[in-house]
Amino acid sequence: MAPAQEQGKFKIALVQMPIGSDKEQNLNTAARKVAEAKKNGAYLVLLPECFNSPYETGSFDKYAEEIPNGPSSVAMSKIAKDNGVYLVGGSIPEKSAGKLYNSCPVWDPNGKLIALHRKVHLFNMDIPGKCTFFESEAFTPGEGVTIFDVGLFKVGVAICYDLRFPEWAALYRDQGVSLMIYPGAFDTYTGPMHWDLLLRSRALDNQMYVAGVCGARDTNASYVSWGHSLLVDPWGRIVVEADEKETILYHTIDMKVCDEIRKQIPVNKQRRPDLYSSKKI
Ligand SMILES: O=C(O)CCC(=O)C(=O)O
Repeated sequence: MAPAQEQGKFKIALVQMPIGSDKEQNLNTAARKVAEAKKNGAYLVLLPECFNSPYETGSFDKYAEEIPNGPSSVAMSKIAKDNGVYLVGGSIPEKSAGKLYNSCPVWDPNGKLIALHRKVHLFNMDIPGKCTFFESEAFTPGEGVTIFDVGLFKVGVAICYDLRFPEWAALYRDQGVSLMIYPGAFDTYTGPMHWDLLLRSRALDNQMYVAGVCGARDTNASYVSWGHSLLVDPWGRIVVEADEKETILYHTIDMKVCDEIRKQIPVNKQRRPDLYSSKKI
């Protein structure tokens, strides 16, 4: 009998870890959490956005490293291999050819780099007195979708603000993705209003599992994260959700759940792209 993951069923772990200014400590925390997730049966482990660095534009250059040769990549590759898991390395500030990117590397159970997503839609937002952040002061945007295979699942990766763009998630669905992963760091203003709504919307629009993975809240940080990592199933139901504290969430995802809704409510085959143009109105 083939292992469960080859039949389209395996356990994923969403690591909501504390993130501080000590890079080595952040990497050690990640190593400890992934080992714990493995012990609890996880086959695919997800880390949060910017898990090796404070989330602040003034720090990205200082923490940036090359992928896959920098120390954080070497550490992640070893963590994946030591535990025999797929590891989605949240994101780290990446330095490449004189530019910085907000990048998520993905490692297979042999510690090999199999995918790299560079955040495509940069988080530039100005809500006076509530939330102002200009990621483009530091980062250059990426240009493409990022997809890898785990068993029968095609898995997509995008990062945080990428979540606000339904057209972007639809491109992944059109490539056959059934699990979409968004490492994130929503703040405490937009988080309570939009985080679960956006994750649920992308899941239901595209009839796929959607995971959002954040760091634990640190009220002393310059940017205070909302936390609330969660996993939504292809029916739009939240199946596991954290509060703001450090934790690991687990769920066994099953391809049958995707197949079921796609067959029973076949919106993807019922689309009318012939009418979806403003020229037709
Ligand atoms: O869209 C938002 O409200 C927050 C986005 C964000 O925190 C990010 O892209 O890192």
